[in-house]
Amino acid sequence: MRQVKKKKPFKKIIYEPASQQVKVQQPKHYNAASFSLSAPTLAHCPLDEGWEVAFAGRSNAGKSSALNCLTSARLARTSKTPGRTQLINFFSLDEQRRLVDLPGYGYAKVPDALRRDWGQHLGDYITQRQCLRGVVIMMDVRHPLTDFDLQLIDVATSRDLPVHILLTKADKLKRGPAANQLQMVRNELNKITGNLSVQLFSSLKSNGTADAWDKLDQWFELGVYAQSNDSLADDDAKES
Ligand SMILES: Nc1nc2c(ncn2[C@@H]2O[C@H](COP(=O)(O)OP(=O)(O)OP(=O)(O)O)[C@@H](O)[C@H]2O)c(=O)[nH]1
Ligand SMILES: [Mg+2]
Repeated sequence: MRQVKKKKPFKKIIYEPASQQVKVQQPKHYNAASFSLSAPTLAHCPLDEGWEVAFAGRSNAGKSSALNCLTSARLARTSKTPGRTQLINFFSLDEQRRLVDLPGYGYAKVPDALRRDWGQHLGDYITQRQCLRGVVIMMDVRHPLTDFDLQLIDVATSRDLPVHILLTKADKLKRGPAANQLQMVRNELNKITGNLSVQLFSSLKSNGTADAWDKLDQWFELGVYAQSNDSLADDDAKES
């Protein structure tokens, strides 16, 4: 008897969701970022006017890479050697708004005196800078929430500054473990009082840029968050 050949089942093709296929277009204000100046201490920083968002985190966490990724430029120097960024670097988006690349903390091989100096400048900047609108803290997704990170969160939230965490180098983990790390950090943040948020991020793959831009837009009042009346001008008016 002739055997009936079984039909081969259709191979199921799973497509990535559209959001992951389409490259997110960069908002033009971040494209326009340009290097402004490097300051060794708070006293050397630009006038404390306008609005700033600072990028902070442990040495080698990927701060400079994230900044470059979000501005599509090679503005900040990146390096395999931890401790590369030793100055406070300012990048202007426009006349009033700046992104700030802070020196990394917690790098053991830096001489004690230098490390104390960095800690001091970083602390001075976060605690005293009036134009600071929010702090983006970069943490390697594989080793988040170190004591240094928690101290920084504490300093920022005690000034009522919002903190947004980028769990960097997310490309180093598979999707499941990365999601677990994200949930673990979320759970820990829920125990802390303050305006805190967290997301996965990869500079290498440009993943997470849309959410990060959205947060920056909120803090800078840009894009859909733009105020009809210019609140920067309002701030100036209040002071005078
Ligand atoms: N795989 C991967 N590597 C990354 C990513 N982001 C940064 N790196 C690498 O991590 C290393 C450190 O990156 P940087 O951006 O220089 O880190 P940093 O936090 O600015 O370091 P310091 O200025 O020394 O404090 C470099 O070798 C980067 O190429 C990422 O998203 N994925
Ligand atoms: Mg750096």
